[in-house]
Amino acid sequence: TQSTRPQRLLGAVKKNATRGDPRSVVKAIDQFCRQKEWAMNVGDEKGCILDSVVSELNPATVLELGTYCGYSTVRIASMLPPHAKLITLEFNPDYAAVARQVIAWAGLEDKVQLVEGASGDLIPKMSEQFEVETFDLVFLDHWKDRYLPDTKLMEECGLLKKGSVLLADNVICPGTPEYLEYVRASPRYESQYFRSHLEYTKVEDGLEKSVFLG
Ligand SMILES: O=C(NCCCCc1cc2ccncc2s1)c1cc(-c2ccc(F)cc2)cc(O)c1O
Ligand SMILES: [Mg+2]
Repeated sequence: TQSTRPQRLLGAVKKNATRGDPRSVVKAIDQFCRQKEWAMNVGDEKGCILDSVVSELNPATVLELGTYCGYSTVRIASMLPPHAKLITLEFNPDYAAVARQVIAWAGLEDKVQLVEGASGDLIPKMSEQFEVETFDLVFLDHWKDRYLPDTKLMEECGLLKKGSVLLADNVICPGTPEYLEYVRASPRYESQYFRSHLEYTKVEDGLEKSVFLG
């Protein structure tokens, strides 16, 4: 049977990256996506912005919505302090299966908990099922029309505290207009747009960083 793009991406990681070396995994994926096949990873340009937000925040608890092949999972987890935890949600079981292997290849399985399911179902169960009170950082990279409802859900479930940071991918392309309008207009958030490009292209895209003010 034909392989899928995520499976081919995983093959490139196993072929070109060193086990236990997260930076080589990130490099191998970026090379595959530039030279062989485009894939919807946050990519190297926006990835540098993601890195700077993570290193500045030094989060102890991170929630990622949308794992895909685990590229941003590896980028974030490789920068976390020793006892920090990253929970990442993926809806598509085929993506999840590839992501688990990419995360393992990077040697980061102890820092990452990949949970399969829909964000709308899992977010209300976070505190009880995953023993987490609040998240210091949330990286939104899943269905673009779920960014706003899931943000409201996280507020309602008490998963955000004063200082929690929401970092949203693709706010221009494919675009998340309702989410942008909400976080930019709400007195409960301090928002900042980081202009960049859609991964591996010259198309404009960017990340929106929104600090929850409590
Ligand atoms: O759809 C994108 N990303 C979400 C995939 C949906 C996966 C989900 C995960 C999950 C977890 C929990 N609950 C529900 C869900 S749904 C996406 C698309 C493009 C793009 C841009 C230009 C194009 F021409 C074509 C694609 C670029 C990107 O960076 C993306 O992130
Ligand atoms: Mg994205």
